[in-house]
Amino acid sequence: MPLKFSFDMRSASNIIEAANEPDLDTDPERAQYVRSIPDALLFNGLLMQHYFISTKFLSKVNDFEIQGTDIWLATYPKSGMTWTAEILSLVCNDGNIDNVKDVYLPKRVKHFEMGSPTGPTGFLGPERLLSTHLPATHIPIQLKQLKCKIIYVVRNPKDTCVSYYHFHRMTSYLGKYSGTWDQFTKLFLAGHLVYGDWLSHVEGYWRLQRQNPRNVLIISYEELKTRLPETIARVGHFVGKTFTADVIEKMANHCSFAEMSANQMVNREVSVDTQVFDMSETKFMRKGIIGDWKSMFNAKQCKQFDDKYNRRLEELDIKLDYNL
Ligand SMILES: Nc1ncnc2c1ncn2[C@@H]1O[C@H](COP(=O)(O)OS(=O)(=O)O)[C@@H](OP(=O)(O)O)[C@H]1O
Repeated sequence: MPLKFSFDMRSASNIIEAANEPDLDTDPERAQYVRSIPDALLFNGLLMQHYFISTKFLSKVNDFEIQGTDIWLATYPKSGMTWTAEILSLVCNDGNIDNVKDVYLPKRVKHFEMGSPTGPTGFLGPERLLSTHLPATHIPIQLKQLKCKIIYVVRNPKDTCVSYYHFHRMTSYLGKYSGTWDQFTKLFLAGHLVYGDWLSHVEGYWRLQRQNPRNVLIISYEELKTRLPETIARVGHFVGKTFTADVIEKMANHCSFAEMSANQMVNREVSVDTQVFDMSETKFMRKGIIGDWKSMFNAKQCKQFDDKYNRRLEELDIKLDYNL
């Protein structure tokens, strides 16, 4: 049964159907990719999937009112959003695992782009926890003005690309990608994938962090992986919470890959329809490692990524591990 989409473009002048973009056919590889995403849209030029996105809401993103107590989590796709959302939710529940363990993660941390035409509602805690993959250029104006705290998670681009490739293959709203890995790396490098260019995404939040370091925390997937207890403590400190070593250890254990992979509140295994996520291909909680890129990249692709990203990351003083 095909997935159903409904387009309502009447009030969405900043949104167009991506397949109708006038210049699309000047780049056949991009055109093929864009057309493989069911009803893909361009939101102020940003390519987005349309499955769980309300175009009515998207057209009013700038009007979304930020509350000073909001805590936002932003990442490029496949950079550790689920992981950090679980950590954040736990931290905001004072490390009390019983409070979170039976509540579906997307109910605790609301994905901004997902849901009703009025935007996310039904927050559980005193502070609203929200997540987004939107780049800093596309978030609500009051969020750009840093009226609340943002945690940004960055993952090395090679592992991000591998994870995104597998995610594309299993996900119907991303067209169950059937192109080659080499084509996918080219789309990633050119910034053509859904949610756009990886480096611009990182740079956008890096700039916000420079503007107001008190309200923007940047952490990396690799720090989570190699120093989970310390990184949980940093997240806690950032949102004004301190924990004993014992509580930190319990949180770290709850948020380990093994625990989260088996946790139905986060692993999407029963909560998401198999038509949407085909886990016979690959799991949502797939490998959870640093360095999986070595299983996919050839020397040429490796050089292309190094040439494109390394110097700029050095200039930004963003250090990412590529090996464990
Ligand atoms: N606890 C824990 N430990 C280590 N790794 C973890 C953990 N939780 C999620 N992951 C891995 O994060 C990748 C998914 O990233 P996102 O959650 O950002 O994906 S999404 O964009 O929100 O769909 C995806 O990475 P890959 O395994 O490389 O595909 C997940 O496996």
